[in-house]
Amino acid sequence: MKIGIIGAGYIGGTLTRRLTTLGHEVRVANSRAPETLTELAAESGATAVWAADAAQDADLVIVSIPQKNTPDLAPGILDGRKVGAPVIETNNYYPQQRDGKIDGIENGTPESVWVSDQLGAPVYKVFNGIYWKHLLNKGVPAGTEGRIALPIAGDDADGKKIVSELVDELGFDPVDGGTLADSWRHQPGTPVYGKDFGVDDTIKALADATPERTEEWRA
Ligand SMILES: NC(=O)C1=CN([C@@H]2O[C@H](COP(=O)(O)OP(=O)(O)OC[C@H]3O[C@@H](n4cnc5c(N)ncnc54)[C@H](OP(=O)(O)O)[C@@H]3O)[C@@H](O)[C@H]2O)C=CC1
Ligand SMILES: O=C(O)[C@@H]1CCC=N1
Repeated sequence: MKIGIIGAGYIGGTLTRRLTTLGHEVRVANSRAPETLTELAAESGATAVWAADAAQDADLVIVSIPQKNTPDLAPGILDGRKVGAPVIETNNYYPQQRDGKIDGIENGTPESVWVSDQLGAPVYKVFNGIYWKHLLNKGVPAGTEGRIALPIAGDDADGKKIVSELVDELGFDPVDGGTLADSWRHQPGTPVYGKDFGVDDTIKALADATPERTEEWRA
């Protein structure tokens, strides 16, 4: 697939490396000029581009930047993707450590619904709860004992199928995390977040989640 990645840090950089290794054609961008990504491009075989060009002609786009920076992305930044190309976002709201106060989220909007509103496009929430080193190193073939499961929330069945297949290809069991409105069930502070559970425990943890945002996850 042609994959555009906006954000080239721990998660965007890891996905760039993993997806090029799997044979995908990756265009990757950060907030600066493509020359700042020369090393990542040389190492992975990805093409470094301006963020405005990352989604061009893509079969799938990934947005992986600090939550607070989402409104900085240019309007229409995803418009060049192919019709039906799903948009994954991996962001988490870290009010105390990084993002400051985002009123909509504090008032109860699920983090990914807020991101979707900023981007003006539907998104799929996945990869937000796995530590980048585990995303880099812990993928294993389907059927392997102890395979980590990753919940995927999003509204469209066709897009979710594409995202699920990619998660499987990366070495993780995809678990249906419901619609984007349900995506709070795998936000920071929920039972599944950061746990590296398998399928059964992931399904149970999603069901056990409660919507209150605890003090630790408020500004
Ligand atoms: N680290 C982890 O293990 C995990 C992180 N996450 C979440 O995923 C997201 C990314 O995390 P992580 O990779 O750790 O973050 P990093 O801080 O490592 O990287 C952030 C990346 O986003 C880029 N960026 C920032 N603003 C913009 C912008 N306006 N346009 C284009 N690119 C931009 C940065 O570019 P530049 O260098 O130019 O500033 C940088 O490449 C966060 O929301 C985080 O909470 C989710 C799961 C695990
Ligand atoms: O979203 C984050 O930045 C954190 C770091 C480890 C997992 N998630």
